Amino acid sequence: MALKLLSKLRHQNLQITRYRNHHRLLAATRLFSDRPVSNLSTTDDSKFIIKNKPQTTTSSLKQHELAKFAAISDTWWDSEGPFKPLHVMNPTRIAFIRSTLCRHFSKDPNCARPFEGLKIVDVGCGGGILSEPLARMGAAVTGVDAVEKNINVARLHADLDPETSTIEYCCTTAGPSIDSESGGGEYTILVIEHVAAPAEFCKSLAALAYPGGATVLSTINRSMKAYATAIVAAEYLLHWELPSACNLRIAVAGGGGGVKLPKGTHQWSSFLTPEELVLILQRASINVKEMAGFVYSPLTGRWSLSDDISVNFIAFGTKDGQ
Ligand SMILES: C[S@@+](CC[C@H](N)C(=O)[O-])C[C@H]1O[C@@H](n2cnc3c(N)ncnc32)[C@H](O)[C@@H]1O
Repeated sequence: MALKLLSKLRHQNLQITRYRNHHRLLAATRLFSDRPVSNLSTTDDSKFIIKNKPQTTTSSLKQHELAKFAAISDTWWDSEGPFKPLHVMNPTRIAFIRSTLCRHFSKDPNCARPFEGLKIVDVGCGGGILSEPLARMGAAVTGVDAVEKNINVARLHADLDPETSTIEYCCTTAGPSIDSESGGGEYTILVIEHVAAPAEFCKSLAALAYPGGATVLSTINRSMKAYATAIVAAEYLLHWELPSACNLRIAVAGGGGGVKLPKGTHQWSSFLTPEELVLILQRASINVKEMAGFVYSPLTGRWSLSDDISVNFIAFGTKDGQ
């Protein structure tokens, strides 16, 4: 299945990079032209205007799921708590983001602050687990989340360190509530970590992106393997608990901090196959150019990037029109 998709995507001129390890990641072949750094601006005229209330009518908002995130919002930064899988997975997804964005924007991936000059919007930022390292890498980060409690936690935590206190956090969604003063979110990169109502959600994201701008999206495959690990193992055998958007990470990581997962938490129908994600993004004028899977090794307790996209996967795309 994965092989069939790989050849299909390759046929479409997409790059599926084999990420066996970081060295290989950084040395991955570049198939697509990069956007010159000089095209980016660090001036304030591209600053986002964020309205403070989430658009509750947006179908990408799943109220019951948001309630779960709100209920455990004070545990975002407990590295042994319910969000342990995200903490453990963070270095791996950052490796993908660093590698793809540095290639795209002609940045040096080996320097301490490779994202200097880039503006990143982290949509569905939660407590800021991803926003903070992006800020430390030099990006001007705006984190948005539909749950106010998450934003409060993220703000408090970011303020503990001068390097992350620069992050702007706003309670809103990926819809029209994020506007730009300078023509539709120019200079912005969008990084998200879940897809709820994918088609509409991706359309909103694409509306924020500018031609040639980068989008990184991570989600869960609607595969039998994902079904087995997330639903059967996590819910029925191990009884782990976590909001469904995080489910696979818990299941594969083999430990979620001792919390329980009620049966029926996972929404099989909201998982996405890589083909579907590529098509949805294509319809939203975003071309997927690289894709990688996340795999967990029970031996090392670590995640790594892989060409196995059968469970968790991450995609990098650019908007048409550059
Ligand atoms: C799995 S968590 C990921 C958190 C963060 N990106 C990370 O990886 O650490 C998903 C987050 O998305 C938020 N969320 C879900 N749907 C959203 C939407 N339509 N707009 C904004 N935030 C949303 C939830 O409140 C939750 O905090």
